[in-house]
Amino acid sequence: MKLIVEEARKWTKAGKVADYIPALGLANPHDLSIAIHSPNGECVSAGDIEKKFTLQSISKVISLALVLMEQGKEDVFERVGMEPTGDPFNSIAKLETMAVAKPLNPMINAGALVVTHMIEGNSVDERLNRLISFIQTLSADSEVNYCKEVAKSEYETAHLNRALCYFLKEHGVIQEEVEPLIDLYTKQCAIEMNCLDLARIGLVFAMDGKDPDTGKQLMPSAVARICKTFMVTCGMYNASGEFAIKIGIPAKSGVAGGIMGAVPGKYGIGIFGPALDETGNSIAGIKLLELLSENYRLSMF
Ligand SMILES: NC(=O)CC[C@H](N)C(=O)O
Repeated sequence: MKLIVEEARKWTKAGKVADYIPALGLANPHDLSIAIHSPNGECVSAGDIEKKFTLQSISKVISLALVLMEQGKEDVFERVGMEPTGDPFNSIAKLETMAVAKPLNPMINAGALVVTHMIEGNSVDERLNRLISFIQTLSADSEVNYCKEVAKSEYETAHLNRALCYFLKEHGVIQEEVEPLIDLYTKQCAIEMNCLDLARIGLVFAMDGKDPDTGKQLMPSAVARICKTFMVTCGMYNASGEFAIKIGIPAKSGVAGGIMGAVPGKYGIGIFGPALDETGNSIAGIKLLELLSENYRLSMF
């Protein structure tokens, strides 16, 4: 595994750390780490595995799972669609041209903002805490929390996400005030962990929602299935098609450089490599997955 990480690390030079959220610009572009968690408790890891990173868009899969569990799929899919867009994650274009202003899927920002809007609770703190405690259960790490610095940095600069919210509010897709929603969304995106925790969460999805240690169902298998399907069709933004062909693993990436993979029935994968390619995916992380998928025949197709 060490050798594969060092091979893939060469690609970090060709990528760039995201800096549209200023605090993310401080990351070291040459970091790269991976953890692969198996159902029998075995975990293989290599690289800078202790480094923490914020989930960013990876949190969208987990908030979706929570909201599907709490509100059911009818309510969720009344407000957000199931189709990939082929557009960048923060694009507003399709929202305006669609007959109904319903975001096409929950993995783009517009759709994720609708899902976050649906997290229940009386205050931002209460809603955030419910999501964090769900994530603590999935990762089996009670220390998981959000990074205040990254949350603040995104909150201060999230003008495009505010624009998406105002558009959605105008069309009645969301009802709450925009500022608390942006507050909750930016804190959700700033939830941080290392690649070991992320691999553990990936494994729960891979195991159809079962806790790999206790066998307890942490989310219904139907919810895990919906999430994994979105990971295949839109998990890697507008590079999801190419990723499915080359790698063939349900995966979700975030602009901090994380990738969560769920190889159905087999492994959970957590990767961190903050240098990104032009679609916003970890450039060396994708290389790493390409090498692994080829070597160990991980593609599900
Ligand atoms: N692609 C991402 O990871 C985007 C998440 C980020 N918090 C944003 O809304 O811009």
